[in-house]
Amino acid sequence: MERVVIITGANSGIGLALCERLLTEDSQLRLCLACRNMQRAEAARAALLTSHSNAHVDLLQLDVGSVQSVLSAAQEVKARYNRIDFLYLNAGIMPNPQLDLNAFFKGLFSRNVVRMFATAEGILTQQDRLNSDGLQEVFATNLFGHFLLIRELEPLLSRLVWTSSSNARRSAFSMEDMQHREGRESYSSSKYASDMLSLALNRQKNSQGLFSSVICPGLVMTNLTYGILPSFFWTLIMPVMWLIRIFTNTFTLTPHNGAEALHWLFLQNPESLDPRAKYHSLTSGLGTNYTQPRQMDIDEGTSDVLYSKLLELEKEVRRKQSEENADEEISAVK
Ligand SMILES: NC(=O)C1=CN([C@@H]2O[C@H](COP(=O)(O)OP(=O)(O)OC[C@H]3O[C@@H](n4cnc5c(N)ncnc54)[C@H](OP(=O)(O)O)[C@@H]3O)[C@@H](O)[C@H]2O)C=CC1
Ligand SMILES: CC(C)CCC[C@@H](C)[C@H]1CC[C@H]2C3=C(CC[C@]12C)[C@@]1(C)CCC(=O)[C@@H](C)[C@@H]1CC3
Repeated sequence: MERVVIITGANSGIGLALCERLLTEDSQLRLCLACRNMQRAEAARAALLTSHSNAHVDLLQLDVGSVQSVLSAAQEVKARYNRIDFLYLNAGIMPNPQLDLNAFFKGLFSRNVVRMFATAEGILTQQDRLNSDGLQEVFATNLFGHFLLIRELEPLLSRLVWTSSSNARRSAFSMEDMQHREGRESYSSSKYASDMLSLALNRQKNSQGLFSSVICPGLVMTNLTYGILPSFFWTLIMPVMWLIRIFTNTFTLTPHNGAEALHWLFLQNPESLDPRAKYHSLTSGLGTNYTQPRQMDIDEGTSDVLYSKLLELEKEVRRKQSEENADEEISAVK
């Protein structure tokens, strides 16, 4: 039977590499690239068809950072497919990243150096902003838009896979400020929230046949990471990065390697997976890819609270959205 797989943020980086890998795995797959920019989506589709000429590749316009776009895209999905085997929640942003060079050099000579290179803990901040729905952009894109999509498509879903990060950190997240309006670690906060949401979804929905997992792709050179430092700097340090990779398995570096755990999960029986584990894509010094589960620093109670708070926010944004739609209809009639 033809399996249906939807991947958000599929036009570049890890998402696009995953598409390649899945089509190689199963040529009968119906792959749906859910992207905000249709030109980039078309280009990705063309690239996939070059290497897999008979593949079934659909496109879906979806801006996960916009409530209206998520609701319309979900309608479209329901009209097109009557079942979704895998939904990969991969789209993500890290806007205006700032690397604290002082902390970085201090970290280089500390006991935490390996951890720093694996997680960027203590050396990376971001500047977030409000989007047109009045939500924090990173929260809306990395977490809430995906949550809304899941809520809309729930009856069709069976497997969810989140592209989280080892940058997810408990101390960056606050339940009183789940959108991270106050701090400067919105990325870390949103990824920690996705880890908790995945656990909560497993607790609420496993009995109905819906399973959720989270992965970390390691450090991968993509548009997201290229945004952290000026491009000439990356060119300069690239040999050093490949050297570091010999000593640390988290420097996966290529999108293909980064997609390892996403691909691996595609092949697993969901009942065999640990809902409290994050599945890491790792690459050995000799270049061998493998997937390793590591326990997440999350607890069930807090995850359930987050889930309830997201449901409340969902109600609020839906109410606001229908008021706006009604206003638009009235002004169209006038
Ligand atoms: N690279 C790394 O080292 C790591 C990455 N990750 C995570 O991996 C995921 C993929 O990122 P990566 O491949 O690295 O980076 P890319 O920037 O290459 O890919 C991100 C994808 O998300 C899409 N996207 C961003 N915002 C939206 C939106 N509002 N609606 C729909 N699509 C959107 C982008 O589309 P567009 O082209 O239009 O911008 C792009 O296709 C992210 O969730 C990231 O946080 C996690 C850990 C490490
Ligand atoms: C000067 C140098 C030789 C190297 C500079 C390295 C830093 C720019 C990197 C060190 C750790 C990296 C890292 C990420 C970005 C680039 C670094 C800060 C991530 C935050 C990228 C996105 C993620 O989600 C994380 C898993 C990465 C963790 C490590």
